[in-house]
Formats: sequence, C-alpha cells, structure tokens
Amino acid sequence: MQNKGYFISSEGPEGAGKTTVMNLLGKKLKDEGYDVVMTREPGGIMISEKIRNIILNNEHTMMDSRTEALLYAAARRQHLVEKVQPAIEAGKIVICDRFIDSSLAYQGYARGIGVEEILAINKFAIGQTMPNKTILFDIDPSIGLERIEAHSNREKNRLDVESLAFHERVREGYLSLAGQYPNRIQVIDASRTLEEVLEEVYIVIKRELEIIR
Ligand SMILES: Nc1ncnc2c1ncn2[C@@H]1O[C@H](COP(=O)(O)OP(=O)(O)OP(=O)(O)O)[C@@H](O)[C@H]1O
Ligand SMILES: Cc1cn([C@H]2C[C@H](O)[C@@H](COP(=O)(O)O)O2)c(=O)[nH]c1=O
Repeated sequence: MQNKGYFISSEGPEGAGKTTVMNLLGKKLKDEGYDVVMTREPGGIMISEKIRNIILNNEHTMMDSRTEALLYAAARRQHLVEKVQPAIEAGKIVICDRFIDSSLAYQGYARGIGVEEILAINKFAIGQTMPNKTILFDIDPSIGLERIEAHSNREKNRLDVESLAFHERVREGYLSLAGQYPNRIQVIDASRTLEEVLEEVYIVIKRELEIIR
C-alpha cells in the first residue's frame, strides 16, 4: 500500500530559526528512510522564485499592501499545483518554509488588511489544501532580528527592514492564529538552543508520522 502524503509548514518571525531547524529535521527524517521534499514560500519553483524577487526587492518600496498580498497568493498557487500537491499525492512528506499563516500574520495582521480578506484570497489560491501540521517558531522579534544581524550572511529584504512594531504585530498575529487553530498549529519556544528546539520539533513530527503510518 502506498504511504499517505503529509504536509508540514514552518512559521514564525524573521530569524526564529525555521530554516535551520527544518533542514536538520528533513535530514533526520531522510536518514530514517522517509521520502521528504523540502521547499519554501514564496518560491520553491521557477515562477514563484521570480515572484519572490519582485516582492522582496528593497527597491520596491512603493508596493501597495494588497498587491503584495496578491503576489504572495499567486506564488503560493503556482508552487502548490506544481510542487506541493504532486508530492503529497505521491505519498511524500512535504516540509514547506512558510505557507498561508505567513500571509495571515504579515498581510492580515501586521499590514492591517484584515485576516478575513487575506483568508478569502488564499482560499481562492489553495482550495482545501492545508498543512497537516504547522510548527510555529515563537520568538521575541528583537532576538530574531539580532540573530540575523549576528550570524546570518543573507541580505536584508524589504520585509526584514520593516519597523520592530511591525514584527511585533507579526508575532501577535501568529499567536492569535495558534489560539484559533490549536490542533494544527504547534507553538515551539524558539528562543532556546538549536539542539533543544530541534529535539522538540522532532518529537512533535515523529508522533504525527507514527499516527498516520
Ligand atoms: N536556536 C538558535 N539559537 C541561536 N541561533 C540560531 C538558532 N536557530 C537558528 N539560529 C541562527 O539564526 C540565524 C537565522 O536562522 P534561520 O535562517 O534558520 O531563521 P529563519 O526563521 O529561517 O529566518 P527568516 O524567516 O528570516 O529567513 C541563522 O544564522 C541561524 O544559524
Ligand atoms: C510566504 C509569505 C512570506 N512573507 C514574508 C515573510 C518574510 O519576511 C519574507 C520571506 O522571507 P524568508 O527569508 O524566506 O522568511 O516574506 C509574507 O509577508 N507573506 C507570505 O505569505
């Protein structure tokens, strides 16, 4: 019998450690024999990476908030149909760095467009496909931004350079979503060491995988 596919998303403010931890998790699961696809939003496939470059370009300071929200949704749609859904249907585990909750937290809450409106355009984009489990890396945004300053060699993008107040609203938005969807969204304290965070995420995901397989 073919394995059932499983869809995991990781979420959280800038510099929370999502990419680092989920890459290590993906590697651990692959070593155990799981068929894992690592991907990210916005991006993951050519068209969506191109949209990513438009959204995050520091020169695009004039971008309207609703244009931004629609571009994220468009990138999500293409990535979903081209990469995520086929992998899930083939019985793979998909680990996606950010998904719909990023739009709800960043565009819905922090930009102030409203969660219901962002949900509506995203329902159009994704239909019924939602993550089975979402790991929310919760951290004080000032710590996350410090981590990026201190260690990360990646360039700061148009969203990174928003005010601290913006990033604090992002965090509040995420925590509110976690309250609304407690079965799907698992909050993890991401301010701890890398090893501690990885261990907790691993335990959560293994428990889920053992239930479905
Ligand atoms: N638990 C941790 N403690 C200290 N530093 C960490 C921890 N986790 C990750 N880092 C470091 O913090 C920086 C940001 O991590 P990472 O890129 O994984 O975050 P992210 O949540 O994916 O960020 P973004 O969404 O902004 O791309 C990296 O330099 C990484 O090595
Ligand atoms: C999917 C998605 C992302 N964002 C923001 C969040 C980050 O600031 C960037 C992506 O950069 P990362 O280094 O890959 O984390 O985009 C958003 O505002 N809305 C979204 O839907």
